[in-house]
Amino acid sequence: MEALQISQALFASNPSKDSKLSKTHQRRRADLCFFSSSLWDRRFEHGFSGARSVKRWARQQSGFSGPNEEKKNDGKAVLAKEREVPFVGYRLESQDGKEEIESFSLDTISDEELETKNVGVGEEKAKAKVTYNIVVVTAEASPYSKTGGLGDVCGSLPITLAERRHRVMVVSPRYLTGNPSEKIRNAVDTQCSAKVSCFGGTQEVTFYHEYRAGVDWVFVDHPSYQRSGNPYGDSVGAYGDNQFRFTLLCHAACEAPLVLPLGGVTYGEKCLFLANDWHAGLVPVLLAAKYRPHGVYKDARSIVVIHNLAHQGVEAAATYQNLGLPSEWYGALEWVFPTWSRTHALDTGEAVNILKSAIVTADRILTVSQGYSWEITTSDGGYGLHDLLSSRKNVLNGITNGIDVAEWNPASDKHIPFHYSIEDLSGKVKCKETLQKELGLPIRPDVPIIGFIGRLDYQKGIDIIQAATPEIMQHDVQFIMLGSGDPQMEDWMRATESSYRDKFRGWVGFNVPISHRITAGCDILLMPSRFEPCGLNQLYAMRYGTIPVVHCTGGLRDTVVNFNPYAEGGKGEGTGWTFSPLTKESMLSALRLAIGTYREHKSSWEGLMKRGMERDYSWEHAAAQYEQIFEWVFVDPSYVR
Ligand SMILES: Nc1ncnc2c1ncn2[C@@H]1O[C@H](COP(=O)(O)OP(=O)(O)O[C@H]2O[C@H](CO)[C@@H](O)[C@H](O)[C@H]2O)[C@@H](O)[C@H]1O
Repeated sequence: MEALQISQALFASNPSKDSKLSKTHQRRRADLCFFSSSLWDRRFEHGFSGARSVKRWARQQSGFSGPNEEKKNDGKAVLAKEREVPFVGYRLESQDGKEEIESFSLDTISDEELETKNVGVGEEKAKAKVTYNIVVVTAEASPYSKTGGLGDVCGSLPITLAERRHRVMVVSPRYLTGNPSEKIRNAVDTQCSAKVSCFGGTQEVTFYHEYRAGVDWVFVDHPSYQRSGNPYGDSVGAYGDNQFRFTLLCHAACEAPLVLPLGGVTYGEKCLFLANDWHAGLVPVLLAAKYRPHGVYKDARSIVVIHNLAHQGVEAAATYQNLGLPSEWYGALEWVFPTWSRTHALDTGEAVNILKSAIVTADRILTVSQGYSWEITTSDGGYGLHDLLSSRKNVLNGITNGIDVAEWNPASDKHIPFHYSIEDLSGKVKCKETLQKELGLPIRPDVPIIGFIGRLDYQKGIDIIQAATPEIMQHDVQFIMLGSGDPQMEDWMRATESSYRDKFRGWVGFNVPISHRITAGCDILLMPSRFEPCGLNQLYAMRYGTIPVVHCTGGLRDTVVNFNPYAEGGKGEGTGWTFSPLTKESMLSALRLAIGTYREHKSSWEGLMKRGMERDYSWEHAAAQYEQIFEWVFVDPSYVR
C-alpha cells in the first residue's frame, strides 16, 4: 500500500510529464494510477516503449485512421466495417433494439422455452439478449493446440458465443514446436508486450493475434512455450516448469483485456473471465489479489470451468513466492496433503494448489456436465476438494459440452473417405471397409468393430480394457485402439497387436484424422472411463452412427441413453449401453449385448444409430445455458472484493 501511495504522489507532482502524454496515454494513466509502483512502472514503461507499436498495430486492425482496412494474415485486406464494432462492457438489448434484461431461471425453464428464448427458431443463429466481453483463458484451443477435450471445447465454444454476439477473446500460449497446429503461425505479432513480475524476476511476454470466426485468438509468446513435445510435456514426462509457464499465461491473460486494442478498442475492465482448469486457475486470484486492491477489474467477474478435477496444479509450498501474488494471499492457495499421502516422517504435506485457489476466489464454478457437477462434491469424485466445492454449491453448475458440428459431420468430414447421413448410411459401411484395409485387418463388413480413442490414462479405464481384452478377442470382432500416454500401455497395445494380428490394432500416437476415421468406421465405441467430466468421443460416435458402450458415470451417464428394445411399443429407445459398476465383468456383459444386437437385430441396431445421429450436439443449447450463468454472475457482487 505504501508503494501505491508513493506512486500516486509521484504521479501528481509531475505535471510536466503529463503535458507530454497523448490523450490515449492520459486515459491509460487514469486506469493505471491505481497500480502499485511496480505495476505502475511496468505500465508506464509499456505506455512509452510499446504504445507506438500498439497504436500502429491498432490502426492496422481497425482502420481508425488511414484506409478503413484490416489486414488479414494472408495479406488480403478486409473492410473493418465487416467486423462488428466491438463494445466495452456488456450490453443489454432486446430484439427490437431497446435495452432490456429478461431474466429466467435454468431450473424452471423448459428445454423448449430455452430453445425459443435463446437458441432461436429456424435457420438463423440465435443472438444473446445480454452480451458480454468474454476472455477465455486456456492451455489449449483447437485447431491451434490440442491434446484432448479441453482443446476441442476452447476451440469451438468461443465461436458459438461470438456468433451469439458476445465479444470473445481466447488467450492461450503460442506453442511453436512439438505438436502445434501450423495455424498458430498465422497469428500476427501485435508488437504489444507485457512485463510480468514472477519467479524472482521480470518476464516479458508478447501477444500475437488472429481474428478468426468472430473470435480474437490471442497467443502469449514466451520462450518457455517453444518446446519439443506437447503443451504439457515430452517423452521424458511433464515439463518441470509447468507452474511457471501457466503462471505467465494467467498474468498475461489478465493484462490482455487492458492493453490489446483488438479491432481498435480494448476489452476493458468489465469483462468476464472463463478460466479453464488449473492452468488458468490463477486468473480469479490475480483479479482479487493483484488488480482489485488498486481499483482495476472491480466490475469484472470470473468463472472457473473444471474439465478435469484430477489435475490441480499442486506444487511445493515454497513455490508460492514465485507466483507474483502478495504474501497475504497464501491462504487461498494453501493445501495440506493428508497424513497418509505424505512421503516421509518429516514431510509436512504443505503445498500450493492452483485449482483450489480458483475454487475459493472465482465468482462461479462450472463443470462440463450436470452429473460431474454432483460427483465432484462427493468424496469419491472430489479429489480432496469435495468439501470446498460443496461449500460453494450455490454457485456450482454443470453444463454438458456441445461439439463442433462442422468439424464432426459425417456428411462433410474431410478426414473420412466416404460421406453419409441419417438418410443414407451406405457411406458408413464403405468407411468401415476402408478402415479395415488401411489398418491391414481382414475386410469383413459383417464383423463388428469396437473402437477406443483417448488418452492412455487411468481416468479412461484402460486397465479394465487391458484385463478384458483376452475375452473380447474370443468373440468374432475386431478391436482398434488409438491413444498415447502411459508408456506401459503403449507397449501393451503393440504387444497385443502382434498376438492378435487379424483382430486387434493399436495405433500409438495422437492423430486427429485417424480419430475421425475410427469414429466413422467402427460400429461400437468403448469408453470404460473411471470418471468422465463430460466426454466428447461418445458424442462424436453417436453423431457418426457408432454406438457407445460406456461406464455409467459423469457426462457419459448424462449423454448416453441405455438401450431398451421394448420401449416405444417395441420400436426401442436409447442410443447405446451404459454399464455399472466399473468392472471387467459388467463391461464385458454390456459388450456382449452390443455385439449380439449388432448380429441378431439389425433393425434395432439401425434404430440405435439413427436415434444417436438425429440428436442435436451443437453448442447452441450449451451456449444458452452459459449465458444464463453469465447473467447470474453479473447480478451478484463479485465474490472477492
Ligand atoms: N490419440 C489421439 N489421437 C487423436 N485424437 C485424440 C487422441 N486421444 C484423444 N483424442 C481426442 O481428444 C479429445 C478427448 O476428449 P474427451 O472429452 O473424451 O477427453 P479429455 O479427458 O481429454 O477431456 C477432458 O475435458 C473434456 C472437455 O470438457 C471433457 O469432455 C472430458 O470429460 C475431460 O476428461 C477428443 O476429441 C478425442 O478424439
